[in-house]
Amino acid sequence: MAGRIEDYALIGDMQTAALINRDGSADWLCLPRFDSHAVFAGLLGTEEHGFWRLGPAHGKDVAPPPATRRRYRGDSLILESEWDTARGTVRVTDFMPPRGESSPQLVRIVEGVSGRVPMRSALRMRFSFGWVVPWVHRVEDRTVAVSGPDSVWLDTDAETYGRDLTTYSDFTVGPGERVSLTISWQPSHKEPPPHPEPEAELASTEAFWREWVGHCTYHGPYREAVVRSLITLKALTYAPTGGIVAAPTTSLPEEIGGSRNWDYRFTWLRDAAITLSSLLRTGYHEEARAWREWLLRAVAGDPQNLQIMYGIAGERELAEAELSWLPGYEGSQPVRIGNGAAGQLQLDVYGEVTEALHLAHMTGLARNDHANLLQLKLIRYLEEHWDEPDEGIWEVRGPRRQFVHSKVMAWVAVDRTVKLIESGEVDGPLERWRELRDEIHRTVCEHGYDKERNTFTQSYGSKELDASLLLIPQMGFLPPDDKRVIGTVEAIQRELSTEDGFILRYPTAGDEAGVDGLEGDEGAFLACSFWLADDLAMIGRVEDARKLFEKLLALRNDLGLLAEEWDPRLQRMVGNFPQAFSHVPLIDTALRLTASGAYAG
Ligand SMILES: OC[C@H]1O[C@H](O[C@H]2O[C@H](CO)[C@@H](O)[C@H](O)[C@H]2O)[C@H](O)[C@@H](O)[C@@H]1O
Repeated sequence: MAGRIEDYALIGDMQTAALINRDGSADWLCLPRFDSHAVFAGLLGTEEHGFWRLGPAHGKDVAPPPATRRRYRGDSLILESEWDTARGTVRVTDFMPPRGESSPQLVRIVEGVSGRVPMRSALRMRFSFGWVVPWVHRVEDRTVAVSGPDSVWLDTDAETYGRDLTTYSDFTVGPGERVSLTISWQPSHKEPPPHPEPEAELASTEAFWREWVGHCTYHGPYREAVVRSLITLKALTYAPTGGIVAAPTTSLPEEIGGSRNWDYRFTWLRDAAITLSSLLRTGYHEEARAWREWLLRAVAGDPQNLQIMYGIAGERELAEAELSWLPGYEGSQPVRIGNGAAGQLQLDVYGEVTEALHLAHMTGLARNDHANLLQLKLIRYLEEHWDEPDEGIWEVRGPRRQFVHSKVMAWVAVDRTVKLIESGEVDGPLERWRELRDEIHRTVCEHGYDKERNTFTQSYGSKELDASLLLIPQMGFLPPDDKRVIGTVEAIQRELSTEDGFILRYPTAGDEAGVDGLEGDEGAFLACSFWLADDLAMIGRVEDARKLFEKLLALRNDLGLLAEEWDPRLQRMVGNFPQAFSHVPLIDTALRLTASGAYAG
């Protein structure tokens, strides 16, 4: 059975990722890319849908024991799980070596620590998200599972045997003894992948992460949380192209048992742009440069038809479908692949992309003529369309509206481009765009602000609030001491807080379809809760900001990972996991609080 979302650890090779449960079961793995079909989809179903459990042997009807403790090895993505058993202590080290063109591998090394511990590996591969039972057979000393275009090869120095359409290994380890098990993916029409070298790959994987983390320029009091978030963001970056996935999972529900289940294994311009901003602020220019190249390729030639998200290599076709054979995470149906939001109009992305390009320049990444040209083209589009209703930052599936946040971000796009022209780097209609900037500002303040309640509202003339309005001072639309900003922060804190002080992104309507066009409710949105901490710091309530931030840090699982949302009623994480859109604001708030000197000790 799948664990709680927070029970999972992330390992990955920057092309795909696996989730490992506390009991040593890999319950999620797509091969060879983040957005490929899963070979282990037990996370969204049952053991019948694929898993690989490795841990101390246990009785047939006994639940596999959870690891006694686990951690990442230093600042890396190498997971170490240890079990103290009646027979002794054993450690399993799980990792995926960073790769270039070579085969993706999941490596598991078992090491006896004390006593003699009987171990069991149970490997059940099911291709096409748990739908297809592969043809499993031996090729010399290797076991291979083949299904259509895919083959996965198991290499191990332990004996293997097949039973119940599962490949098992039973072995015992004593102190210092090491047994490795590796699976490698290869297109099924090609020669077998090379034999793995687990110990050498362990050493090079560790060296890779040590070197990468060594570039981090943040040395403040929240370093542990910031570095873990940075490693997580790096793990969500598809190295061959620079595309960044919003999360490595699909359909982890925003409400347990509900239908708010979406596929996040794509590159959203919004999520990627803010990720880039965090990376730039912490010294990671290479990733920023790679993403800018990705953007230029994805949008190439056709910025009028900008999509709000693309595949990790820039693909446009992300048709949404439901996988009827998967029961879903704790019964949360449907399980979806692809994402219909790809066809939406979300005007805010123009602002986020422009802000990211602006920040790249401000933090020393050399300007790029193509990027400048792209920025001008985006504003030309926005000039004609900024006053149209859209689906907004939350990708609502109800009717389009005049979302205030979308207009604020349209203002950001024009403002940063005016600054670019003012810098003399490019030519453009400076006066016309200055006027456009002022017109957007005036319109928002006139139609998006409720004088009686002293708060900005979700859309023009509405009474609803929306946590995206917390970005108004952060984007420089109004200064933090403006009474309308302070009123908005206070109204959001009053009306969108959960009982434990975290923030909903907007009110949902239970059994009715609310503004988002969906039935059901959802948890507190972690990004919005970090934004509140930011705003509290900006309006001078620094101590409140610090307390909220540290409460948010305490929500992270034992490995420092966050999902998209937190269910305050069930006191557990919900939504896709781990989620870039949560880890980015964590970093941003840590930097802001550090700069303000607001930390205990
Ligand atoms: O709430 C409905 C929408 O939920 C998803 O969108 C959310 O995730 C995106 C990726 O992190 C984020 O950019 C967006 O702001 C969030 O609302 C889902 O992808 C949509 O299809 C769905 O309509």
